[in-house]
Amino acid sequence: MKPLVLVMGVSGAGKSTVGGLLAERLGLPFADADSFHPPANIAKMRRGEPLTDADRWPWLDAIGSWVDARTAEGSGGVVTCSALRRAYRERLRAGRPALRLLYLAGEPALIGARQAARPGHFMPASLMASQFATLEEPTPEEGAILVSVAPPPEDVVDAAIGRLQDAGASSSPA
Ligand SMILES: Nc1ncnc2c1ncn2[C@@H]1O[C@H](COP(=O)(O)OP(=O)(O)OP(=O)(O)O)[C@@H](O)[C@H]1O
Ligand SMILES: O=C(O)[C@H](O)[C@@H](O)[C@H](O)[C@H](O)CO
Repeated sequence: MKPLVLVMGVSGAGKSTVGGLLAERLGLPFADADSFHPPANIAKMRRGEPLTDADRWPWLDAIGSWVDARTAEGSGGVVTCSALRRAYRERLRAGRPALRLLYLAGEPALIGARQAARPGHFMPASLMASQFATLEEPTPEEGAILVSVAPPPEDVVDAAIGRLQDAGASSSPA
């Protein structure tokens, strides 16, 4: 079965960069969470206002529908989503047991600097404090694969592919 991967982490963690490269390397369809936001959410973030749970639920469900479509066609896929809170991850994973979680982890100073230096994105640097305040890092029982985003993107992708292969091997029937 082709892998289905949800790439999560705060704004600026590298979800689009690493997720896109990962999809390319594995030959899988790719979707970026930003493309599922309704215009009202984008406008809100642009104004520097954090999204609420109510803003996020329909967005999470749209991402889940993308996963369902890829599951139905058996294509596998890579999709990004900040998925900051455990409840969001539970919503995304409910009824989707094949969806694996890849958590892009990094220090606030490193990710904040990258996020602030990124040109032409609607997400203001002023929202980074709320991103980290909202983040509930995946706990061990969530079974997420954690990779550090400190190395260059290609190296992060190498690490992710290695870990996904290990996880696949250990969960396949004996
Ligand atoms: N491993 C890395 N090393 C150096 N720079 C990186 C790395 N990963 C991403 N970047 C850079 O950091 C910035 C943020 O990356 P990216 O846009 O992929 O983050 P994101 O998690 O998708 O953010 P958002 O959720 O706000 O869309 C970009 O300018 C990107 O080029
Ligand atoms: O969950 C959230 O707080 C937000 O949706 C953000 O994380 C953005 O979607 C995005 O990552 C910025 O580009």
